[in-house]
Amino acid sequence: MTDKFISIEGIAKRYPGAGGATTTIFENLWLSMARGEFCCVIGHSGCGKTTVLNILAGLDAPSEGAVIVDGQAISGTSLDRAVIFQSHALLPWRTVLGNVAYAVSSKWRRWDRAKVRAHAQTFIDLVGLTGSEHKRPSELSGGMKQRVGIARALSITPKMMLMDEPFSALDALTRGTLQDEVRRICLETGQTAFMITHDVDEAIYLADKIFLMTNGPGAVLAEVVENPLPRDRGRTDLHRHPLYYALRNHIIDFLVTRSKTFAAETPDHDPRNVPMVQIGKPGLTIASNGEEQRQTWTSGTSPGLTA
Ligand SMILES: Nc1ncnc2c1ncn2[C@@H]1O[C@H](COP(=O)(O)OP(=O)(O)OP(=O)(O)O)[C@@H](O)[C@H]1O
Repeated sequence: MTDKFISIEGIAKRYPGAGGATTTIFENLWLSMARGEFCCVIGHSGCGKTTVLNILAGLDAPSEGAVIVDGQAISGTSLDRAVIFQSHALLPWRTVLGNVAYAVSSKWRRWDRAKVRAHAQTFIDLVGLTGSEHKRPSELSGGMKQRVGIARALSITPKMMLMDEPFSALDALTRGTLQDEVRRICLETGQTAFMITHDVDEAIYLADKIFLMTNGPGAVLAEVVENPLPRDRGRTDLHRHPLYYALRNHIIDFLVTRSKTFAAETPDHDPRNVPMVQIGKPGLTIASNGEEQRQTWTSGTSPGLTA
């Protein structure tokens, strides 16, 4: 049975368009995440990934539908749901410690200064910023600023971490290091994470599940791809896993072709029972309601599954 710790239930987002028309970015979107799961969402620009993340964060409201977190419908923002932005969003006049401590004291308003600082320091240490506590954002590199954002998000011990392309502005080396740290921290703390990325390898390294969205407007969640790689995977030997290329090809094939043709080729797609693709088990999918299904793939569309 699926543990629906986070459940997106039939949400839509519409905007008024020119001449009284309405633009539907997506509608009838259903997805769920289990506690402790790391999920990445992949889809082309404009399909609505950030909109979904903002709705999960409570920064935006859906035009229809609801988001249930731990059994409760959300309304507005909450310290239970921390967001890590690409642009850091740090307070420039505060130090590293000040930025993290500010979040801590917002959550635990009765804590005294010493307790707030000690708690903040634990998370500054966790992200490897020990020694930089008294620097201001202007004195930090991009990677260090992003670490402060991660420390700040984790310090409030949220139920969920929401990340909008958190590493895309970083150089490859820093990105790799931070991916390792975020993965380690999420595994150690049992954090539930929802991350937007355009980087297929990042999704394969980090995610337990990968949500594939078709192109917008009118985007749909086409598939949920289960990552067949072991949870204790390492970055350097990822590509040696026998299913790595099948998984990678499947996602890339979706982005290159099926994200555009999905609606025409899959008229019977049921948004409430999005296929769960299990790479390495050709043709076998488990619908999100737990029922086994046989999926018919169009010839040549899914080299990963037929390899
Ligand atoms: N306030 C708004 N008014 C009208 N349209 C909007 C508004 N905000 C977003 N949109 C539209 O909604 C669509 C989805 O935007 P969103 O930022 O969620 O996409 P995305 O998949 O995250 O894209 P990217 O990968 O480029 O960040 C876009 O077409 C965008 O133009």
